[in-house]
Amino acid sequence: MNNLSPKTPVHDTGRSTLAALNDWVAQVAALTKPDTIHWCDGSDAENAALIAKMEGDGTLIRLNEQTHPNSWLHRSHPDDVARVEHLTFVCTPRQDDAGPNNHWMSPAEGHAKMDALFDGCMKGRTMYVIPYCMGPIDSPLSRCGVEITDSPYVVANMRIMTRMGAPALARIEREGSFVRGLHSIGELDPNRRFIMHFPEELTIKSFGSGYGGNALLGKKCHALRIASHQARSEGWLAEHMLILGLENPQGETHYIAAAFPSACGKTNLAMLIPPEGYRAQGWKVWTVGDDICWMRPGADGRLYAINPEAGFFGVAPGTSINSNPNALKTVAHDTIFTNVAVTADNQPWWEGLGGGKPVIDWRGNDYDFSKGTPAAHPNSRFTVSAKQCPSYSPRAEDAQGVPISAIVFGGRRASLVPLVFEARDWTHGVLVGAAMGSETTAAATGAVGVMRRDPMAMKPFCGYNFADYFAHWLSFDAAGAKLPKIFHVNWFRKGDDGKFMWPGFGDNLRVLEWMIRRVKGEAAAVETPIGHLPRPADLNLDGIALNQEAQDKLFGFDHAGWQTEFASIGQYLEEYGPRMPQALKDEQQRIAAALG
Ligand SMILES: O=C(O)CSc1cccnc1C(=O)O
Ligand SMILES: [Mn+2]
Repeated sequence: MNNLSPKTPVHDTGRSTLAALNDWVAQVAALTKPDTIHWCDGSDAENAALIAKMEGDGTLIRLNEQTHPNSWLHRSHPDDVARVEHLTFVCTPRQDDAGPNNHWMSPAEGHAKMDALFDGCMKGRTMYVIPYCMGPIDSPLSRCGVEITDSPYVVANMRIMTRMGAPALARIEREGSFVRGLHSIGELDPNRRFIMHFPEELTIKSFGSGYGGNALLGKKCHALRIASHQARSEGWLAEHMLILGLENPQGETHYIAAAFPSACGKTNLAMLIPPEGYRAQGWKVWTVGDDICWMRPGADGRLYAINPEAGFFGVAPGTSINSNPNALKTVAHDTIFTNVAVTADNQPWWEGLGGGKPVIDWRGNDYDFSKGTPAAHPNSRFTVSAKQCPSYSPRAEDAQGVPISAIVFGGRRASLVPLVFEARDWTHGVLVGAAMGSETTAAATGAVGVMRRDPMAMKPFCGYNFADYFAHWLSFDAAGAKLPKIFHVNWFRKGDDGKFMWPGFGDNLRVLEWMIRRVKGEAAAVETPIGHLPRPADLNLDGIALNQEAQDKLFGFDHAGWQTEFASIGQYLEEYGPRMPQALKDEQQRIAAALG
């Protein structure tokens, strides 16, 4: 069985990049045996032809042209509705380089397993070759890839989510390196489904899924798992973060990058509408990205960030005119909806939309309210160009990226964790990120509501050993660095009545405002062993009624609870053995000692 991936990234082969790309495509075709090969140019004409083909074979269903022009519904295989973490592998030569945070297979075994699955899999199908660029086409922070796939649905989504086609191919030719992604939906059989990453070969092989992060290889596979590994060797950071710009009434904009685990509100925060009082004063929130952030130090020592994606692949359920009006306006046209329900007049529908009534569920069956099951799949998605978002930042395409003033970690914690706290310094901030915990959601298969450690929200996406990843983060605290402050937020604290105590949504701006005033040295805070906490008076809470329990828990510090938490964090760091940076273990011990 011929092994398709080069032993070294293409730019080391001494051949011209396009020659190496053509060789690779020929090798893949020899293995997968497609009827035809189509090199994607990303043109409108090509997209129109693909859409027509998919409408014809039922892959896409046209939605109400009056209410949602040029928008489509795709129903995935019912067994193919989320990322499959248990079938996702990182294949590094040494298992310890992948770390306990990844499923590992040796590269030889991984290639052999995948190439056996790819053998002849494209017979009767078209093999699409998708050159793409992650990031603005002219940005030095961007990186290119080529995805080979037999799914026109993947082609249509990659055209929205990346800079795809001729400009990317031209950049690949100039740049001399690209990530190789090989994908086939196979038979959509869960028993023949694997997503394999070969970071040292800049290679991805994905078989058997047509869904989201398993199949749109530019997203999680390239922009996080491969890119995080590449970033470590090249001195930058590939993170699971939204990027937003907070503009104050004086017209000054500060950029914030925030890492929350899957389905914990990144899209909502990235598209936040300020509360009425703030809007009246001229506050604005600008959206740069809602899921992935590539950051590197600039000449001035600050971290500069780009959103490598050109679109949003957002969670539909819960998106409404109240929760995220910008998202709802964004998906009003030219959108691909996956696994949502539809109404009698063929509009997309999902739980939490706040209007309309589903008549056909995500499986394509008549919706039966009496069954109590959701009409739209909990992980149903919209794929849409970021440029359609009313709050899309005018600087989102800046080649040099935007300067980051604050990094925010957060997650779903019903107890213990206050609304917000600020890390003492960079090392403490890295520990805050490394120790992040969150209750699981529907964004990946498995149980929901279980609290698990999800460092920097990268647990499913870090392409190498977390201990080395934390060491890489620590390495940015170098001479001349003007590093962002690091904060932690928890929008999801619950009261004794089991209800959320913080209103969230647009009111989260009040917390962002305090953060930026802290960055500028203009806001007070109380120093505690876990970090600097605001008092209620340090935030603008006009118009918000917080009872005493809420004030105590959202702004308080549960000493005994944090003693237990830091003991747990110490145990977590020990799981990585001697590879865990001593500076991080020392920081955990410093705080544990301060907690007494
Ligand atoms: O990618 C998927 O298959 C769904 S999960 C997802 C989609 C968009 C952005 N983030 C995520 C995630 O799980 O973090
Ligand atoms: Mn994500």
